[in-house]
Amino acid sequence: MAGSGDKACSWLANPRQTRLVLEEFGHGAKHRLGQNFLVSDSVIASILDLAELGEDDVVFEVGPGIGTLTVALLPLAGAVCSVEADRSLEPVLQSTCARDSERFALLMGDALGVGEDDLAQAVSRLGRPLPSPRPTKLVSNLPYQVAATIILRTLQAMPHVHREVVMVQAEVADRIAATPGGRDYGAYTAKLGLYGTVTGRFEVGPGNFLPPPHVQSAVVRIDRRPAVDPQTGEPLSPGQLEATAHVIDAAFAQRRKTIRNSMSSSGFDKAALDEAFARVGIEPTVRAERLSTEDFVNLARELGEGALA
Ligand SMILES: C[S@@+](CC[C@H](N)C(=O)[O-])C[C@H]1O[C@@H](n2cnc3c(N)ncnc32)[C@H](O)[C@@H]1O
Repeated sequence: MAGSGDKACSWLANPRQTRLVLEEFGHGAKHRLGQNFLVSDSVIASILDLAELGEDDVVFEVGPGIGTLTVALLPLAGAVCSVEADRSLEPVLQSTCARDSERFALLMGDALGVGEDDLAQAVSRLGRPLPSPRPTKLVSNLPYQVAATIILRTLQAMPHVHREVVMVQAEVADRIAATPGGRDYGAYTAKLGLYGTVTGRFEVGPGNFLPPPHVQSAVVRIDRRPAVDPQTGEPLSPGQLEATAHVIDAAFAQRRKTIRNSMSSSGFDKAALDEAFARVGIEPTVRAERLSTEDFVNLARELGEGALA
């Protein structure tokens, strides 16, 4: 098991070292940036177990903080490209992660503004012998404010990322893992289902962070499993993915309404909808929360051009 045995995965993952580093650099945790630093080495060991990193992996890490998870990722991956929004953490990261600088690329800025090309360029500059400088895995203790967006956007915009192992607020984990008809199921879950599936999860209590957050957390693993058209078995094209996402948004736009009413309020033609519902066997009176990602793929296909109202 990765991280088991006597040796710590991360020398920073304990309250004493974290306090020492924060004091040395005069850094106070910033609540607005979700700065709750991990102080549990066993949590890091479990994250590494789920990530299953190898020398060919390029890890995309959002929000390295003081480098607690980063120092554990560096020896196991070919390269780690971390994006940190808080510029005052740059000297801290240079100090804590510079020890393995051959594998460490750091970009300072908002991860929401960073694309696959930016990460690949930063990794290329390291000059490491890698099959590709493009990120293969997202492994992060995510800032909770942007966690849900980063998870979906990375799957949408970074096609080489085939696994995500991410710490999120337990509520977000519930939305990610929800199934049709469940309380937490919504447009977000249905859209995520176009790209991947949950293959692991464990819970993490507030005591594993400094300062402790007011919420429960969970680590989830999502493996890329692109949606296919159930009729042809073929993966969806970018146009089909866009059309299906549009149908999902319209179906959930007014989630207390029937799918027919919600979609027609969003501009879909009622007659075209009724034809499509009949062809794929969806009751027009059902609510969107009862339908699976596959149902939405079928519906978008049958609506064809009309799906993009
Ligand atoms: C929950 S802390 C995790 C820190 C560290 N990875 C750990 O496990 O201890 C989240 C980190 O994300 C950073 N952050 C917040 N918003 C960000 C954004 N939009 N882009 C990049 N980093 C961000 C914060 O400054 C903070 O360092």
